[in-house]
This record gives sequence, C-alpha cells and structure tokens, in this order.
Amino acid sequence: MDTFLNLDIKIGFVGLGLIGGSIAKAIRKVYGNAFINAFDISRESLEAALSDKTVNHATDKIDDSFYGCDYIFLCASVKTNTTYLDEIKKYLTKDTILTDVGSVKNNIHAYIQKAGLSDYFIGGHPMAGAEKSGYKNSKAHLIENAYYVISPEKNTSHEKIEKYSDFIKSLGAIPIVLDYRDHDHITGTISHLPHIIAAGLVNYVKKNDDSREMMRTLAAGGFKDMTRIASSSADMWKQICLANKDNILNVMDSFMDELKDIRKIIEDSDIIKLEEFFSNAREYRNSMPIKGGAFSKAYEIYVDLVDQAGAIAPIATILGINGINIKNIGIINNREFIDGVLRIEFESEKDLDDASKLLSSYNYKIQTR
Ligand SMILES: NC(=O)C1=CN([C@@H]2O[C@H](COP(=O)(O)OP(=O)(O)OC[C@H]3O[C@@H](n4cnc5c(N)ncnc54)[C@H](O)[C@@H]3O)[C@@H](O)[C@H]2O)C=CC1
Ligand SMILES: O=C(O)C(=O)Cc1ccc(O)cc1
Repeated sequence: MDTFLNLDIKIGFVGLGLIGGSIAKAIRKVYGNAFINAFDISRESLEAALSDKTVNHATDKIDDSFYGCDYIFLCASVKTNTTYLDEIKKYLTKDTILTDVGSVKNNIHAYIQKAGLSDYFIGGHPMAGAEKSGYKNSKAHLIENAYYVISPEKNTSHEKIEKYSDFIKSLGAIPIVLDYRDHDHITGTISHLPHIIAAGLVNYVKKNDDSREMMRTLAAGGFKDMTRIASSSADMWKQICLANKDNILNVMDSFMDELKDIRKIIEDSDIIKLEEFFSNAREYRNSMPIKGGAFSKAYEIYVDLVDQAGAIAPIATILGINGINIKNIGIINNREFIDGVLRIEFESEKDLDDASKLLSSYNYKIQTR
C-alpha cells in the first residue's frame, strides 16, 4: 500500500465523499503521479481535495476534463450515479473502465444496459465503510484489506476483469467477482437488513421510552454495538432500500419468520431450543474473522487497567517510544467487558499486532474482539 508507483494513469470521480474520497486518497498514495479529476456538487469537498493534493483538477459539472480516463468511479448515491451515465458517455474511450461503488448493483446494471455502456462498465462495491459521510471523513486506508465486490456485465472480457481486479488489489483491497444479482441478495441479507434493524431498534426505543428517558440513559454496550450503523446517512439508506426493494422485502419476511420462531421457543419455555438458539449464534459469530475482511476496520484493543488514575501515561509512552501511533484512546465507562477498560485504536493491522505483543510483554492484559 505504501509503494509509490509512478505510472501515468488518469482517474475520474463523480462524487467525492466518504467512499470516493477514500478511493482517491488510496490511489494518490499508491500511484503518486496519477492525474485525478473530480466532480462533486460540494465546492467545500472539492477545495479540500485540491488543497490536500488528492485531486489535480476539480469541476462542478461533467465536462471535457473527463475525456480519456483509464477509470471513472461513480461515487455518489446509488440513484444519483445512474443519472450521469448519458452525460459521461461521450467522454469514454476504448480502454476506459467505467465503474461505481454503489451498495446496490441491479439498478446501475439495468441503466448501463439501457444506455449501451456494457462494454465499458464493471460494477464495484467496497465492503468497507462507516456511519459517517463526506470527504472530510475519507481516509486512504478505508478499503485496505476489505473485500471489494466486482460485478462484470455478461460480456465483459476476462482481460478487463483481470485488469480491474489487479487495480483494486494494488489499492490494498481484496477483489471478489460476483454476479450483480447474487451481490444484491447477499448484501440485502448482511448489510441492508442489519441497517434497517438497527434504525428500527433505535426508533423503537425512542417511541417506548418515557419522560425520564431511562432507556436512553441505560442503553449499554450491546445496544450501542448493535446500533452504531443507525447513525448512517438517511439519504443514502433511503436510496439503497428503494433500489434493492425486492431482495430486502424477501429477506425481511424471512427474518420476521425467524423472530416468530424464537418468540414461540420463549413462549414454550423450550430450554433446549433456547440454548441451541444462542449457542448456534455464538459459535457462528465467533467463527467470523476478528480482523480484516468486511466491515471490521477498527484496529482496536482493550487493555485491563486496575487503577485508572495515571495508568494511561505509561502505556502511551511504551507505544510512543516504539514508534506506534495511537489513533484514538479512551476509557470505557460502562464496563461492557468484565476486564479491559482502556480502548486503544490504531491506524493499521500491523500497529495493532505490534502493540498487542509489546504491551503483553509488559504484562498488560490485552483483549481484542
Ligand atoms: N458509506 C458507506 O459506508 C458505503 C457507501 N457505499 C456507496 O458509496 C456511495 C457513496 O456513499 P458515501 O461516500 O458514503 O456518501 P457521501 O455522502 O459521503 O458522498 C457522496 C458524495 O456525492 C456528492 N453528491 C451528492 N449529490 C451529487 C450530485 N447530484 N452530483 C455529484 N455529486 C453529488 C456529495 O456532495 C458527496 O460528496 C453510495 O452509492 C453508497 O451506496 C459503498 C460502500 C460503503
Ligand atoms: O459502517 C459499517 O459497518 C457499514 O456497514 C458500512 C457500509 C455501508 C454500506 C455499504 O454498502 C458497505 C458498508
């Protein structure tokens, strides 16, 4: 990821927010000499990207500056991306790969086919992100070690798929080729349904709390872990729900059956099935990778501190003199862990591993999750 490749490459961005900005920053980091061109309706984001030298040229409309790009990334919300296809069309050259980063794929593939752009288009979806939006929250390492779904058109050549996969790999992500229909069913289940449940749970608490607001006050680690993504952009999720409507409705129906099943088990006081329900979930959840892969971009450890007063300084010193940067550090007050009250977040997996070994050698008790 840190290697500087001095290749002449031209990349265009339509939308330079959290994802567009992060991909642009990753490209700048790897391809130092790349020419990066960006269009966004936010002047503020474009100015920030010009001033931190992520982009070479910024524009407030799709114009000639998009001509001759090697790659054009559509990084606005899923519906907005489709509205620019006709305008972009005239700037595509034989070798341009037109791609997107949208969380839903069937809509963009349908528009691509309608616009006759199948020869240029390969869909994309980085399985990494955050509940925060905008260029100001973008970072070069957002897609590092994350799966990156690539959804070709029916007749996309193997050479083009390989070329695009290699490009994604060069940015530190892990390309995985999937049919766009499969993609939408899978993400409907593991991404869209959880976002709907998280928002639903938060709204449910809001509606059912009373004037003392005890639910809001007492909501502990478990509730917060489960609902972090409820802080995501309403505009983005509104568009995702409508674009993947059929899959989401099917998955919701089937999940509601699951809830009915567990409701019946509780109603019947069926202790065996109840045990099975939780232990099956625990086993499967524990088998998922802690680090790397989709959605787990927080490189964090939890350090057990017996005496909190003055206890952080030696840890910060040990890490500092060994050249390990701390991205975030803070005491967890609600004791969501039996042990471990100091949370330390690092910039990379390597820093996390080095810090864990180092602090363990000083007899600190470390937990990861
Ligand atoms: N946020 C996330 O965690 C992830 C989002 N995605 C997908 O990435 C895409 C972008 O999402 P984010 O970067 O999170 O959103 P964002 O809100 O951070 O960025 C969107 C950008 O598009 C710009 N924009 C809005 N309307 C526009 C228009 N009409 N023309 C040109 N630019 C316009 C905005 O000014 C903003 O800079 C979406 O399609 C989303 O489904 C994919 C993976 C993760
Ligand atoms: O913040 C998180 O954990 C997410 O789930 C982010 C996310 C949102 C949308 C996507 O299409 C992919 C990833």
